Amino acid sequence: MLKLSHISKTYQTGTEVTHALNDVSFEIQPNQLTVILGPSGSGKSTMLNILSGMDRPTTGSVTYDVKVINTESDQQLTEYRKKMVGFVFQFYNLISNLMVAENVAITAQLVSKQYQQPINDCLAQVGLQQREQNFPDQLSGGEMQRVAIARALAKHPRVLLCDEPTGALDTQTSQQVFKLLQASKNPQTAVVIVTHNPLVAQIADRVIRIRDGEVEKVSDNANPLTVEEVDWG
Ligand SMILES: Nc1ncnc2c1ncn2[C@@H]1O[C@H](COP(=O)(O)OP(=O)(O)OP(=O)(O)O)[C@@H](O)[C@H]1O
Repeated sequence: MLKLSHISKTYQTGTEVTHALNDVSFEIQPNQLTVILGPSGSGKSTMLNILSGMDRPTTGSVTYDVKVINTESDQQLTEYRKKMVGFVFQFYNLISNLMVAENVAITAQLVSKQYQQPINDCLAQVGLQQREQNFPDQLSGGEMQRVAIARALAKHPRVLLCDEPTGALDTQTSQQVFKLLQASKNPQTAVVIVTHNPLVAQIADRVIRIRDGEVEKVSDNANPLTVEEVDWG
């Protein structure tokens, strides 16, 4: 569904050149939870930016279904990002002066009506239908992240990209978030979690380990654990 082929990414700042990614290839499939695992500085954010169409690789190709997207125009890449990709960020990125329901509605409006999910359904999916009229600062961190997940799901994304989604949460709250994300994969939607926490790999269908900008290993897990089955330490 989403395929990176021989991706390299080089940043140049003045005379300094950084090879953030080097010949990276892997595929992301719908109905799967993929975990991209790597230490700080290994190139995870660079990879997410390329997967989401926010940035382009220096060399290599990104294919969505059968279409190479990294050579598309800026406008087409924006359409891909708006219509196909849902985001969940470490620090939630909710709009503080909009109510919960409004935060979710804003994303739904990015896609045509046929793909818009009812706001109430999205909030029910994350167990927050009673909080639709609250503002973000009236919620806990875990609740804010659940709103962020509802917001991402409101446009029925084909790829749900989650960048350290529990990085600001305690262990118990993190488990709730991982449960929701594991439940969000479906035949149309691939879920991707980027993290440095190796424990998360146990709930993944596919794990992509990266180090120093290179794919160290891709492993498939026929029987991923449920969140309850993992020993979170
Ligand atoms: N815009 C940029 N300009 C120059 N160098 C960059 C830029 N973005 C990232 N880098 C460099 O590319 C390398 C990979 O960075 P990246 O942010 O992708 O890693 P990461 O695994 O996401 O790290 P972290 O977990 O700390 O966020 C690092 O050496 C970083 O300094």
